[in-house]
Amino acid sequence: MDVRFATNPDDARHYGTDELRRRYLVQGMFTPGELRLTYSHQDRVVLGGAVPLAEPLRLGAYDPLRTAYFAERRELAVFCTGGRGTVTADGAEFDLGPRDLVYLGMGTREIALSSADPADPARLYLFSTPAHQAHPAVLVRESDVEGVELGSPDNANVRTLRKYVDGTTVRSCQLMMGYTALAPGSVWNTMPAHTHVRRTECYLYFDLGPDDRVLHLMGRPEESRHLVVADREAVISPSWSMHSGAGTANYSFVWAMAGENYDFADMDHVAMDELR
Ligand SMILES: O=C[C@H](O)[C@@H](O)CC(=O)C(=O)O
Ligand SMILES: [Zn+2]
Repeated sequence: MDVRFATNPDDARHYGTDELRRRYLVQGMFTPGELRLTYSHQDRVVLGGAVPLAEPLRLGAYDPLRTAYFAERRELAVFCTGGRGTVTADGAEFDLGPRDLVYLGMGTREIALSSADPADPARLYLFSTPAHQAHPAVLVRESDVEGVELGSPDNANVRTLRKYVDGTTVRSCQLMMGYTALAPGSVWNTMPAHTHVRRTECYLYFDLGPDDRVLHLMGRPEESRHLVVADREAVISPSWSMHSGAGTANYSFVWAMAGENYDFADMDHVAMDELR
């Protein structure tokens, strides 16, 4: 398990490219036959990828957590970014196609991840947050979720946002998660930008071509920094960091949050003349 300690904006403003990437960019999560996890001390979120081949991959016990099993004190969601797979949770099987998600509550002991076809394995994204109460497991298919249309062609930010776990239909302790897809010809996400000092948020970018990149904007709005992000790489946004970006083509991203409150709409919008 890759462990990243929390950072603060007074130090982060001095980071160069390598240090920014080492602290906030998560790469190499989707490696065939492996389950790779990153533990961030920003709101103690865990994010990771699993690409099961012929053998299922299982969540185990991890020393940074010091619990008997992964979800003993945590809740977890698994989002399928491609391929088809099955999440088995204490004997219950959840089949996931592309863009389907399963939420698993605190106390789920045995979690195994498998692919329907090892030749086209499932690329499963995992996001987990500390929990204090057990909520039931729920499978959410993309077709169950109503899309919210955002943006305009003139601003090159036409996109569809889907909230899978936000406390309305699926209840969680603090985990909120969904994904946003940019329309062809649109490249900007989350502009005008925002922060939400009450929550950490992670973006996993996917559906990028091999030569496409997203220039992800982070940092305090008045002192922005950027990360050049490739397909299936994630960015950890501490509570003080804005999170926005523009791609060399359209793309999708899974957003996931945890923190103080449980209100998707709680954002502090940044006026254009505050950005620097
Ligand atoms: O706090 C919420 C998140 O940053 C995202 O939901 C924003 C987003 O998907 C978008 O504007 O495209
Ligand atoms: Zn946000």
